[in-house]
Amino acid sequence: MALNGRPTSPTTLNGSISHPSQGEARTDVLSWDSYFMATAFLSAMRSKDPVTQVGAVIVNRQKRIVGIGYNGMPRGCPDDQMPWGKGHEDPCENKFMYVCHAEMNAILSKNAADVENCTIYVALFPCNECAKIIIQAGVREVVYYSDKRNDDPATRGSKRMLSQAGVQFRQFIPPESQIVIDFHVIDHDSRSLTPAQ
Ligand SMILES: O=c1ccn([C@H]2C[C@H](O)[C@@H](COP(=O)(O)O)O2)c(=O)[nH]1
Ligand SMILES: [Zn+2]
Repeated sequence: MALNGRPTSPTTLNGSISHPSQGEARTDVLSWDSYFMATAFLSAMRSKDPVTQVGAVIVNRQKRIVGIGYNGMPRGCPDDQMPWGKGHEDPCENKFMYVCHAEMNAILSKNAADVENCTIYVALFPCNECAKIIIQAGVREVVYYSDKRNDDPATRGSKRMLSQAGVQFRQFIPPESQIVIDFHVIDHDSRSLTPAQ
């Protein structure tokens, strides 16, 4: 998985190769923000939307994930029988009529009593409809990665509502250029490795 971010080296999911001194705890672990944002991106990989895949993760004050979702068709509406395009003149033949947004799915999938005072991590700045749901659910903070639609009315309206409602929002700037899950490395038995040169 790669976040289209800025700086330096990839973070690789393997302790013994990148951290040869085995007597000490690793220190360069994923930050909480990277961890939750990467989880949102991983969730987005489940989306069937051919154009834009969005993931969202809701985290409570104890840093527990209490909801997760991605954009997709409503339950019981088969992906292969619903429209995924957006150029049809009949709105009922476009995906927008049907797709449930990642934020809504994350909130509705909550495994806690509520999401009051939680933080939502999202790949893309939430639209106005999602902002309404976020506000009404009591979410306190939005951490987003992409703001590429900042000129869209849906984004401008969203920011207006979130600001008025006192929901904080901040952009996630990734400290690593990539977060890589390398299954080949994971399957290596680290106990037999000598420290990397
Ligand atoms: O807040 C949002 C905004 C959009 N989405 C989803 C809805 C659609 O499936 C795509 C957007 O499709 P485009 O073709 O790129 O317009 O993203 C969301 O989940 N949350
Ligand atoms: Zn939305």
